[in-house]
Amino acid sequence: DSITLQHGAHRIGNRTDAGMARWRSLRLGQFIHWGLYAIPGGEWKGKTYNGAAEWIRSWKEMPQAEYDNLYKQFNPVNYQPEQWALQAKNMGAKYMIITTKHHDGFCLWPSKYSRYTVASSPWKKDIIGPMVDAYNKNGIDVYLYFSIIDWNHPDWRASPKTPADSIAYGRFKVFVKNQLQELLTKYPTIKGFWFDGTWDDSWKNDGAFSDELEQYLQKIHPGLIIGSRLRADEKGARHFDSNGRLMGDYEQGWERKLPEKIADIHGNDWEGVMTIPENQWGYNARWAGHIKSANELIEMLVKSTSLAGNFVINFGPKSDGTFRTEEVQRMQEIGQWMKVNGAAIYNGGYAGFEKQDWGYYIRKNGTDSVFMVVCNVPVSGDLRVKLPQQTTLTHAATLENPAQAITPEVTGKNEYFLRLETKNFHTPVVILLQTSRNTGNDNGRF
Ligand SMILES: C[C@@H]1N[C@@H](c2cn(-c3ccccc3)nn2)[C@H](O)[C@@H]1O
Repeated sequence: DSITLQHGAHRIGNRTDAGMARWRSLRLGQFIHWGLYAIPGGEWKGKTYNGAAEWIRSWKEMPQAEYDNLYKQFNPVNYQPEQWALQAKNMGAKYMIITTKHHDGFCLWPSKYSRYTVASSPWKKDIIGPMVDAYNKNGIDVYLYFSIIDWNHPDWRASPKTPADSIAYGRFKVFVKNQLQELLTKYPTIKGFWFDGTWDDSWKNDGAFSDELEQYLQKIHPGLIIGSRLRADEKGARHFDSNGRLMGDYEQGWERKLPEKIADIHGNDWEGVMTIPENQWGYNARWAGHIKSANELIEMLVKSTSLAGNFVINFGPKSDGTFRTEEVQRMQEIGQWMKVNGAAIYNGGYAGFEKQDWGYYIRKNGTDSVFMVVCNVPVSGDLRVKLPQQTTLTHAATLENPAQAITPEVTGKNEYFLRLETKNFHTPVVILLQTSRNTGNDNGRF
């Protein structure tokens, strides 16, 4: 039995409005982490920072005053938002999330509530506006990343200790509200906010404020899509309130990790965000460790779609406004795959079929079309398909061009083997299954 909460979830179950249905259909997003941290790029005075590049200000080898003065060097002379947007479109991304302000507090838009913005840099001009326009022009929705943590703001507190702290933090909350209102006013076409930096006591212990803030933002811009990382309830619970109910429009906890099986998502909309290296969001000159291949990222996208979630791949542009080669390569390779197989991703969702070793099923939402995305071709070449009761297979073909029709072999009740002509694939191959749910003659007829 649940307890009474003033600032817990105000809705049970997923949003059913058109805006959320659109979000749910997009499936592939591009995350961009860009800011002053791209200038050091994970290194400082010949030393390499082992943490995430966008956290370099917190490194003991980085004098904070020196970091805070990097804004005097921000001048991305090669920044071309139209190029960025075209590149994202060619990758097949349908939405983009841009860091307006990361934990360091530097604003990529000329905020009137702070001097720590692009307006004070050699670049002077607004970065965000041209980016929103370029992406929207290319049919890509834009979401604004906003960090509540603001290491630069004198009134920010991780956990207020004294009455003076609480007064300062009270001023900070007004500042946050003003900046968010400003962002909604300046960029009215954005579809939502992607909040971060909400794990500190100051935020966790003020569920009322996060609730009021969300309602304030929804009043200005009805339909805004905001994930579960914003809110805390009055008991300090985050993402899920003290009754276990999701607070927010989708579960926003999948950062550098993905759910394994459908039970892990508890029927909630969700989104996974992923770095190409192990853990670097902002530009890091020296990528170390494992760098994910396009195939790995494609499989994560397919897995996310098969579990009814969105998948967002992160990129960290350099301080001059260009992208590193490896990131350009990933966007191109993923785009080539999406050009042929995007139909299996966009509007894709959970198929409800028993998972097989060769890969993932994805159901085109609301239809009897089910895609098989084959990531592991069995040595036998036999792709086992087991359909639920009352479901028969009426047709199968690959998504290649020209499509390769497949004649399944019936191996049992609602069970088939599908075979591909060749076994040497270098990217996941997609087969479209037309199924029909029938009543009665369940003879596994093909
Ligand atoms: C989306 C990602 N979230 C930010 C982050 C994650 N974390 C973090 C903080 C505590 C534990 C684990 C992760 N700190 N900052 C990263 O800097 C990036 O912006």
